[in-house]
Amino acid sequence: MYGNIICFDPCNMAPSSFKLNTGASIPALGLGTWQSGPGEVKNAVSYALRTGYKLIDCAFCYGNEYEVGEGIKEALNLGAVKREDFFVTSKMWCTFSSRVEENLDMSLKALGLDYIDLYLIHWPVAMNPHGNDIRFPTLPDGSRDLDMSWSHIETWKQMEKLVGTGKVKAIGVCNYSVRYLEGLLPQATIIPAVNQIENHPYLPQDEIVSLCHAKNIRIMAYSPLGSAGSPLMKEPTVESVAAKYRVSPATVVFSYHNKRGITVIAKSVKESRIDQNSKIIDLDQRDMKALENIHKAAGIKRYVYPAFNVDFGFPDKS
Ligand SMILES: NC(=O)C1=CN([C@@H]2O[C@H](COP(=O)(O)OP(=O)(O)OC[C@H]3O[C@@H](n4cnc5c(N)ncnc54)[C@H](OP(=O)(O)O)[C@@H]3O)[C@@H](O)[C@H]2O)C=CC1
Ligand SMILES: O=C[C@H](O)[C@@H](O)[C@@H](O)[C@H](O)C(=O)O
Repeated sequence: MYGNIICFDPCNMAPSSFKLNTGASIPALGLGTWQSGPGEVKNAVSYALRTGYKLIDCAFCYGNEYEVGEGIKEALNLGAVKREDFFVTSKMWCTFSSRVEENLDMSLKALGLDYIDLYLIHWPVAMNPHGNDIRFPTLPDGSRDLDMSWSHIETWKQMEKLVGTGKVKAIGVCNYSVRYLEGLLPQATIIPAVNQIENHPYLPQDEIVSLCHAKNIRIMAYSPLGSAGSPLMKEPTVESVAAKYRVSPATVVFSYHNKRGITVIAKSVKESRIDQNSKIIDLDQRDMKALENIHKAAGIKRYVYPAFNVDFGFPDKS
């Protein structure tokens, strides 16, 4: 039901990786880097890799890939890890929708890598490539300067061309609703390996999750703690399951995703939290049911919805 699970830690029945439709493995848990500030993110990445994290999630738009790359370099130079033993994700930003390979090359250079394991379309909308800012061009009224004449399908065609270059191992999308994915799939030669979306007990998004599982597209859950301020850490059901297992609420949330066959990425720049966030346990069906019911009482909550002023087709926003 939740796709192929391929790797188990013998002391813990929770899988530590999942299979992609390319045949490669993706780690079940990773470190996010959005809003990880200068002077913090190098150590966060290096520390995470040195302490066993196998996945780092990056993006051109985060403006910190050079420092993320310094963290990767530090862990490699210390001999703590080998490049082939960890997985790096980066994302093509909207101002580069018509210049995908150029944006990939910028990320590779900043990160100091010669390939990325998974390259994603960040949002399925184009912004003016010649606007007043390289990342967030605006119109005189302050709204985002979009290029609505450019289709995300054209962007995907450029993504497909990257696969033969050796610079990416797999390609995928982010923030695709059922409507957008159903628009893309009939036009695609390569099925996206991943759809990275906001996902947590307040926003299970079962509709798009089920479609992706049916099409063998792996879901990556972003903002699993509810993004800045981590509201899921204080959710009463999450707290009570955490107390039962004597683990952090973060572990409960990540384990909920793990049970759903979903890779999860959480951001922290604090070593103690990076440690705390590295654990996943095998939840039983009763706990899963309780976690699955949270949104029914609390209501749907989406924390990340940038001001593109575009209907991306998500039921809670359409
Ligand atoms: N494709 C996309 O459009 C998107 C992708 N992402 C990716 O997903 C990653 C994770 O999502 P993100 O939005 O950052 O939010 P998260 O849900 O990971 O929450 C991050 C926040 O929680 C805090 N935090 C982390 N661990 C703990 C803990 N154990 N206890 C208490 N607080 C904690 C962090 O603070 P501190 O650092 O101070 O510990 C930070 O404020 C991003 O960093 C990014 O890589 C995110 C959003 C959109
Ligand atoms: O990946 C994280 C988010 O999608 C982030 O990249 C966007 O929210 C961006 O800051 C924006 O304002 O459009």
